[in-house]
Amino acid sequence: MLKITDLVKRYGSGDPVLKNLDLTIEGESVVSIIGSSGAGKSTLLRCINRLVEPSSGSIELNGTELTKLRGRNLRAARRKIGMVFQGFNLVDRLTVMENVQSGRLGYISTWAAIMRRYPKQDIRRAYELMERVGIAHYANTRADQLSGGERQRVGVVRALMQDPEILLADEPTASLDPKTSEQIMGLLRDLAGELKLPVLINIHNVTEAKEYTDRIVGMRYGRIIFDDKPAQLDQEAMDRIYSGSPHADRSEDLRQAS
Ligand SMILES: Nc1ncnc2c1ncn2[C@@H]1O[C@H](COP(=O)(O)OP(=O)(O)OP(=O)(O)O)[C@@H](O)[C@H]1O
Repeated sequence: MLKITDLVKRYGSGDPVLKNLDLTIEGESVVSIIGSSGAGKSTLLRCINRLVEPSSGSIELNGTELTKLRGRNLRAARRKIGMVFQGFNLVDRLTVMENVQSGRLGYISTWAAIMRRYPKQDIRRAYELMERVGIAHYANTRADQLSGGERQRVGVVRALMQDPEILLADEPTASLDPKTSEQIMGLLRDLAGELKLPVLINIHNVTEAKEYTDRIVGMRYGRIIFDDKPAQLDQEAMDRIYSGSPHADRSEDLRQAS
């Protein structure tokens, strides 16, 4: 379970871009985060894996408080958080198998990684996952020979090789054509069910969020202003999520404070 409580993030001395967020995600649910550009969606995801330092508040993953971790403990906790990126973040000149095995870095010795001496069970697991997502025949192909959809499948398998307790996806389909994009969303949804894994997806495509996720969280200027089943996301909710300006929200904050 991911439990975020009273999370605040402020970059420098500016206004907070995350304002006292509370969010709990249980079990194998697939949750999308939607909202205008600048609402704070990426910042929220990056606070969870600590690519961004939260200013205050708590983020617990299955009982481990992530915000307090340092050094080795932080690295160990990060391995439990799989991340899928918009730009795939593959090493182009490495093969699919090598990219996939980089999800095991931290689990195996640096020497074994450099020598590409992957443990047998890691190779077996990689093939299982690659078969599952349809890229096993590319195991020895360089990553830059693959299409966008295939590259994103490699990104998904690499994240799953970490044996994660949660999967975070930051606009995973934004670089893909509509059909491929739907395939990747379907895959994330199916894998969440098969692996009993919660998945949190930052996404701009509301139609895909409605079709492929169980729950939609709508953010506006650092706050969660909608959190419900896709069927509840009507026009009125969409207007609330996508209207307004940071200036209007700031005036509202000042009114509440006075
Ligand atoms: N490293 C940073 N330093 C300063 N401000 C930042 C930084 N990263 C993000 N911001 C600001 O934080 C706010 C939230 O940005 P964030 O990228 O989280 O929004 P978003 O909802 O993911 O937007 P988009 O959909 O465009 O990716 C924005 O006002 C942005 O300018």
